[in-house]
Amino acid sequence: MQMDSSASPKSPSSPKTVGGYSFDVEAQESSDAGGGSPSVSSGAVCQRCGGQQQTVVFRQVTYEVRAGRGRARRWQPLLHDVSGYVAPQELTALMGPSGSGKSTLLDLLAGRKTAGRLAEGSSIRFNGRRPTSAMLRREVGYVEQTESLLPLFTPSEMLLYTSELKHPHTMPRKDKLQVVEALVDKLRLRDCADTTIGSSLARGISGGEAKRVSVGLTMITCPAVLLCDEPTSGLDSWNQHAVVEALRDLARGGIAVASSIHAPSPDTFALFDRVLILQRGRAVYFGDNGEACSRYFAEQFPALRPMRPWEGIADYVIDVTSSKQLGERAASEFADAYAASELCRSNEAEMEALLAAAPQRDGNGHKHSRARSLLQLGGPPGTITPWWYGLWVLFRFRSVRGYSRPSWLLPRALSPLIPVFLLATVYWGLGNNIDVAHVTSIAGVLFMWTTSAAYGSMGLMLYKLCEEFAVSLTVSVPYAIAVFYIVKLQGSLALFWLVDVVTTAVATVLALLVGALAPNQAVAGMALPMYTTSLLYFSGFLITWGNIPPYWIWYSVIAYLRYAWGALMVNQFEGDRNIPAYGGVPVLQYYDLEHVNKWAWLGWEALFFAAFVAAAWAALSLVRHQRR
Ligand SMILES: Nc1ncnc2c1ncn2[C@@H]1O[C@H](COP(=O)(O)OP(=O)(O)OP(=O)(O)O)[C@@H](O)[C@H]1O
Repeated sequence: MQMDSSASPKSPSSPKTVGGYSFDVEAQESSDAGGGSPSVSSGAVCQRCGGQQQTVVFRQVTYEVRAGRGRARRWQPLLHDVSGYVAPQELTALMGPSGSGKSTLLDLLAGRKTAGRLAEGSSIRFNGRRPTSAMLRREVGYVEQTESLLPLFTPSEMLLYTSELKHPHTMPRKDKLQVVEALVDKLRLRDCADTTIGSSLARGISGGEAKRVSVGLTMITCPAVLLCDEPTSGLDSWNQHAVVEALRDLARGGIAVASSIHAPSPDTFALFDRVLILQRGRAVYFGDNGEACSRYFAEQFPALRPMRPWEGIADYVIDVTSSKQLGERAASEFADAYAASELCRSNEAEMEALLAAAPQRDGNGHKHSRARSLLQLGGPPGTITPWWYGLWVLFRFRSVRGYSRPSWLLPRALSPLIPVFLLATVYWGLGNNIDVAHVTSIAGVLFMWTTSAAYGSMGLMLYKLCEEFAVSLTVSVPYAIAVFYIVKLQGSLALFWLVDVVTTAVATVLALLVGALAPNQAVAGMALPMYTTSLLYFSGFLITWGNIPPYWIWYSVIAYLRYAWGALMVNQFEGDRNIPAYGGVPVLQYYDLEHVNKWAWLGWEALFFAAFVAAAWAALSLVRHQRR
């Protein structure tokens, strides 16, 4: 295996610089021309963004999780003594049968593991340094098996949207656009750049194109290390090739790329520079791809069946090392043989050299120039844009997209018609009929008005809450006017409308809070209606204040619907309209609302909104449900 720790990366003759990013076409072309195994360079500068390249060296990685129950519970290793490296300018394949530990290793390198432990002696180093979580956020891009693209967007829009969110808001828009344009070219997405991404229900770009868009989203911030978990799964061989080709091009630009892959075609497999083969959590081969790989197996295991003429190296190696082919062989035979091999020793020596050559200073004598250059962008990607700018981007891209689609807008705009229709037809003209017999009906109208707002946001996806609220706010005006005048309600129309707006806002943020706190969708789907239904009992209408048991009074005090409905009741029945009812007791006294200031109660409800916003903010920042 070739290793030249002093060599510089393939130097571009004239890299094209775009908003701080440069894309090196020549390096890619020279490597396409068959320059052999790429050299490993330490301390070199990434040709794309001018940041420092990263070499990831992992040695004797043993990772264990708790398995079993009760007394049988013990630590079970998922990876055992796995060593290797991912070097800049190289594309490394992670291969092995299903369950061999490929995703586990990628997760460990990316710092995404939340469960289990690394055994003593395991080490993962980025340019010789133990990675911190901030460094991993900055330096590592991770492409998941399943992509989460927005179906109404085109690849260009998706990339620009991400660019807007992940770059500092002070970066000029034309630079962000140029970054996107350069990625579109680099990932060969030009032909589909303006085609809708689509979904399983509405056909859009191809699966391979979608994968390349996902890679592009990760590359927006120019990470030095790109890790991909089976980016070609579910793709035909043509699309598989296109995705791996794109990864190889990114690697040639200076990025260290590792990708797990299943059964690539020979042509596609040939794009990889280096291969790590895992079997049952142990390495059975780490070395150059191609001839070197097949030669290793032929020399180490002469008794193995020969490669068939139609077989690619990848298929052959996985076939002969996978457990079903082992027959009487011990499952660990390949791993033991590799651990004792000359190849393993030479890899160890290479890793030692890589760690020794790890750059502490860049060419200008500055420590960790990449870290610094990214900090100049405003900090780690998660916090790079202020919240108000993020919200603005969200509205600019997603809301405008949704609002212009009748299939998105109409159900949202028309769904409040149902409660409005019910209220209007059941209580037509009742509101100005100040009659004892109608007091409960009118109190019921007002109760229905608040509860329909409280339930309105229940089924919403979290990321859509903001744009949904904007629609609710707009459509609530005509609906509030319609109900107010058709039912002939009394008091202030403004208060009647504002109660609806604030209740919708509180319910929306509440949905966000419950979504952030609930460990999964099922719990959220149960908790939210249960909580809102419980509020109905304690808001003063179904059980009057005097009948609430003393030990539940506190719950009534914090039931936000109580303030909404109370304000509407006072609006309706204050002054002359506070007629004697229910055994001669005036309406507002009966409901314990006689001293209530309706605007103050609206204010209290608004305070609930502020409190829920703060709680949702904290929950979204602090609560992590992902377990890997
Ligand atoms: N948290 C965990 N607890 C227990 N077992 C786990 C855990 N995570 C992974 N495993 C097990 O570890 C093994 C390796 O899993 P991993 O997902 O890394 O395999 P893989 O090689 O990526 O498989 P595939 O190719 O099917 O995606 C599997 O047997 C899996 O069931």
